[in-house]
Amino acid sequence: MEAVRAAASRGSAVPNILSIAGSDPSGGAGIQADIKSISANGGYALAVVTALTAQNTRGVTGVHTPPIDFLRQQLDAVAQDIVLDAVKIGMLGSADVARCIGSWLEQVRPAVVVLDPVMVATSGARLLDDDAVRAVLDLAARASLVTPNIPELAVLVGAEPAASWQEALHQGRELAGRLGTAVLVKGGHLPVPRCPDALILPADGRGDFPDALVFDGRRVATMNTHGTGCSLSSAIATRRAVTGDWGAAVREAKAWLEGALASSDLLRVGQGSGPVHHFHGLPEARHHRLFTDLAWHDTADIRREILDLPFVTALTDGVLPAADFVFYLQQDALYLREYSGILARAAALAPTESEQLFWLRCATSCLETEAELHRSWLDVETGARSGEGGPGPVTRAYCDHLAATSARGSYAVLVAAVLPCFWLYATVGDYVREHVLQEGSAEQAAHPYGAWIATYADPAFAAATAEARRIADRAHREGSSAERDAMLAAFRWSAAYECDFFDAPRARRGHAAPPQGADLREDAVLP
Ligand SMILES: Nc1ncnc2c1ncn2[C@@H]1O[C@H](COP(=O)(O)OP(=O)(O)OP(=O)(O)O)[C@@H](O)[C@H]1O
Ligand SMILES: Cc1ncc(COP(=O)(O)O)c(N)n1
Repeated sequence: MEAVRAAASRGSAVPNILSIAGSDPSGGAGIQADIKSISANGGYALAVVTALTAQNTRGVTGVHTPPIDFLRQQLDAVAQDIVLDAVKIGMLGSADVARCIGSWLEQVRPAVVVLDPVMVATSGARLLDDDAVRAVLDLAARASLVTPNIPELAVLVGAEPAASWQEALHQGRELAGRLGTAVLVKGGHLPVPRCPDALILPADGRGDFPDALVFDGRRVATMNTHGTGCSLSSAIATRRAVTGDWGAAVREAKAWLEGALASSDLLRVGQGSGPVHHFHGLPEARHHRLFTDLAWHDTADIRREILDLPFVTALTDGVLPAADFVFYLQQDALYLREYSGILARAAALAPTESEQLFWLRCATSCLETEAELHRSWLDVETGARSGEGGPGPVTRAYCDHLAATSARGSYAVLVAAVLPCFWLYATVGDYVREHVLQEGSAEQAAHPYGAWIATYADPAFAAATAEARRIADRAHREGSSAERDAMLAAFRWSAAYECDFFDAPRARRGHAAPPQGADLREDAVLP
């Protein structure tokens, strides 16, 4: 055994991670999830089965526990031959199983032991005997890290399940103190909008842990949370073996799990709480994703930049200088005239009559509705003439990008290039309306741009945006690999031009003198 320990501490490029857990034949939790999680996170997975369950995404219908001697035989077989860089322990089922693993740990003393104290499945089935909690606590005291969910944490400290994040942290500290083992408090079961986890140090500071760390995370809107605890604990064990650092291990494992949850709807597994997509990071998995998901994800930085632009902030606050607003409308009118022609080109390339008609309707509406609206705002509200001054550099560059894309002749890529004008415009509109205006409120009536902002709410425009997205997703599904890449690049370019377009009223001051006229002063807002 000494030889084994010495070899394990040397580590390797691909660490050996042993999962000791129950079998879930539906593949989402237990040993099956662990093997996928370990593999996806860069480890070599070994598996010793504690119990066999009969279960699917809807529930557990049976549990069979093989003789304890045979469990020990499996554990000895792997430990006597293979260097174990980390061990993850999941479903135990009974006190006997917990005690068997405890005595094996005592002998082998692996460098890293992560215990996920599985008690109740997501579906509600019990996966641990009532009298086994004491044995689980004894085993937990031998682990480096314990990862209970909220109900499991409560059972381990003998309290009611925490109702708040603060209460959960309190219970986590209590457990870490009692066991002398680090505890990962998981926020998944709490009714809070985010999904935080926290690494709590043992009270006596034992172990090689850094300071207590909180890892914030977004809550992914999905039913597919079967096996998240199994997958997370295996990923942490693996990343700890790779990085040698607990903080990095939890951070990396959590980010990976968030991606696996976000991609879970690409899988079609069962009718209940489905599994996460463990291999969402593989290039092949990207090809299964909707174009709109990929493009949205790829341009998150640009969207953030747009919503933080002084133009958008000032528009929202009602303090946008009139000259900036007029410049924006003038450029928009010029842009829409060219954009309409690009949409007509999309109609010419469209493979079906319905898509042809859709783009033609959009092209027409661009000229008739939007441009007319802008012309009346420019003429009536401000006295300025539409198109005055000609296109600015951003308008010119954006239109040239669209014209060049249409000239290359790929319908799919052109659809991707025209989409941000629909989608980002709608997003900015939703954001501004949400942040300033209650429909028909006194604030809207008093807001200098209230009536104009209200036009963003046009349901026909929202429907056209949804249809353009659907067309882009279909074109992406049917496109070649090169075309798919070009679609993403074209979308990103257009998104970047959208950002520049909103910023152009401010940026132009670096290029040209501001427009003259009493009602177009930089500091004036529209009446
Ligand atoms: N909807 C979600 N979106 C993002 N992260 C989530 C979501 N649900 C759970 N998580 C994360 O998944 C991990 C497991 O948390 P959870 O509290 O669900 O554990 P668990 O109940 O042990 O899992 P299991 O479902 O396997 O029993 C945590 O990192 C948690 O923050
Ligand atoms: C074999 C086995 N191990 C663990 C779980 C817990 O996972 P979940 O709470 O997501 O059902 C499970 N259902 N089955």
